[in-house]
Amino acid sequence: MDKLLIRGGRQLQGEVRISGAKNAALPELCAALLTDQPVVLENVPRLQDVATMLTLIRNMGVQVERGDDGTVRIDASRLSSPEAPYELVKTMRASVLALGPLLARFGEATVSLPGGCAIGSRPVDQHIKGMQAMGAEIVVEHGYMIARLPKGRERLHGAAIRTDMVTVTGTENFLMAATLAEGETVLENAAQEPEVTDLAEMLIAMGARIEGHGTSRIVVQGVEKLHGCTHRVVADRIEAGTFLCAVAATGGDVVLRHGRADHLEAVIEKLRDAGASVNAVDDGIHLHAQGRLAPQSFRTSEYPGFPTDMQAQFMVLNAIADGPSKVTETIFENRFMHVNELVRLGANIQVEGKFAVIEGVEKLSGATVMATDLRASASLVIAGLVAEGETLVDRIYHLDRGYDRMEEKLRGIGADIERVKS
Ligand SMILES: CC(=O)N[C@H]1[C@@H](OP(=O)(O)OP(=O)(O)OC[C@H]2O[C@@H](n3ccc(=O)[nH]c3=O)[C@H](O)[C@@H]2O)O[C@H](CO)[C@@H](O)[C@@H]1O
Ligand SMILES: C=C(OP(=O)(O)O)C(=O)O
Repeated sequence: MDKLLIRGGRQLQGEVRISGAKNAALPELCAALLTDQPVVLENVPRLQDVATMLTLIRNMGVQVERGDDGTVRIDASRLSSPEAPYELVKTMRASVLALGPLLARFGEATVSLPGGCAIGSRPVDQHIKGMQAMGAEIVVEHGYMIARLPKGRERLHGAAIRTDMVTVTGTENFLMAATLAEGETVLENAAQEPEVTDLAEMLIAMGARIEGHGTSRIVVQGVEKLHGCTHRVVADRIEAGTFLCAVAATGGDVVLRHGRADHLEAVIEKLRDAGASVNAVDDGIHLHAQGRLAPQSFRTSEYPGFPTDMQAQFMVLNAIADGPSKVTETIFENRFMHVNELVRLGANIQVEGKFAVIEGVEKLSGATVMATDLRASASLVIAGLVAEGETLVDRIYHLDRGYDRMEEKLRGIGADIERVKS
C-alpha cells in the first residue's frame, strides 16, 4: 500500500496547474449516458474516482476512449446492462449518479445502495423520493435500488421536487433525469455548487432546456432527445483551496493556474482575515503568506458558504495559528476523523459533537499518521508539510481517489514529498 513521506519545513513557491473538478467530471461522465451520440469531455482529472466511473460505464457496454491530454470520449449508443454493481459503488458513492440518466434514457436502472462511509451515513432517500415523484417505481432489495418505469410508460414525467435538505448529487440526478422527462420539472432547494452549474451547462450544450442553475430553483423543460457535445470540465475549487491552505500553512508565494477565485470566496475571505494575501489574477489565483496566521472560526454550509470539503484542510491552519478558534461541521455528522491524527502531530484540538475547538500551537512535529477519508488525507499532507521532521501518511488510496497527482504538484513548488511503495 502506497504511503507519502514528507519532510516538513519548506516554503512553497511557484506555479501549480489546477485540474478539472472531480465532483463535476463524475456527474458529467454519467450525463454522457443520456444520448446515443458521442460526448467529449475535456480537462478530466487523472484520479481514481474517474477511473472507477469509467469502469462503471464500460461495464454497462458503453465505449470509452481516454486520451493522454485529459480528454475522454464516451459513446453510449449501445448499452448492455443498466447496472451499477456493489463492487464499484462501495468504493465511490458518486456511482449513484448513474440512476437518473439510466432511468431517463433506458427506463430502468439497478444501482447498489452506496452504504455509509467514514464521514457519515450518507443516505440516498432524497434521490429515491425525487425519482418516484417523476414516475419511477423503485424497490430496494438485496442492497440495490431497482428502478423502472411503470408498464406502458416510455418516459419519466416532470415533477415539482423539493428536497428536505440541499443535496448536491441529488440535484444532479434530478437535473439529468428531468432533461428527458415529459413536461416541466421544478427543483426547489436545489444545490448551487459550481459543479451543478457546470453540469447544467453541459446538458444545455446537449440540447437540454434548463433555467435557474446556480440558484436554488432550477426549471427544466424535458425534451425527447439529447445530442452529443464537447464540454470542458470546470476547475477543481477544492483542489485549489487545498493548495491555498498548504501555501498559507508553510508560508510562500504561489499562483494556481486555472484556479477560480470566484468559486472559493468563503475560503479566500477566511484566508485574508487570517493574514494571507490572496488575489484573482489572469486565469488563476495568487497567494502570498508569511509567518504565523490569525485563527479563523467558521462553520461549513452549502455553496456559497464554507465548503465541508475544505474543513479538514483549513483546520490545519487553525492548528498552528496564533490563538483559539472553533470549527462547526454542519453537513456530515462524522467529518472530524483527521483530528486524532492531527493531535498525534502535536495539534491541540477537542471535538464535541459537531464542534471542534482548536488552540493554535507554535509547531507540529512529524509522525506516522493514517488517512481516513479524502479530505482528511489532504489535511494530513498539509500538516506534514509544516511539521518538523518526517511525516509518513499511510492509506493514501483515499487521497488518490480525489487528487490528480498531488505529490507531483507539491514537489513542483518545492515540497519535499515522495511516494513510497511497500
Ligand atoms: C461526488 C460529489 O459531488 N460529492 C460531494 C457531494 O456529496 P453528496 O452529494 O453525496 O452530498 P449531499 O449534498 O447529498 O449531502 C448533504 C447532506 O444531505 C444528506 N442527504 C443527502 C442525500 C439524501 O438522499 N439524503 C440525505 O440525508 C447527507 O447525508 C448530508 O448530510 O456534496 C457534498 C456536500 O457538499 C460534498 O462533501 C461531496 O464532496
Ligand atoms: C466527500 C467527497 O467526495 P465523495 O462524495 O465522492 O465521497 C469529497 O470530494 O470530499
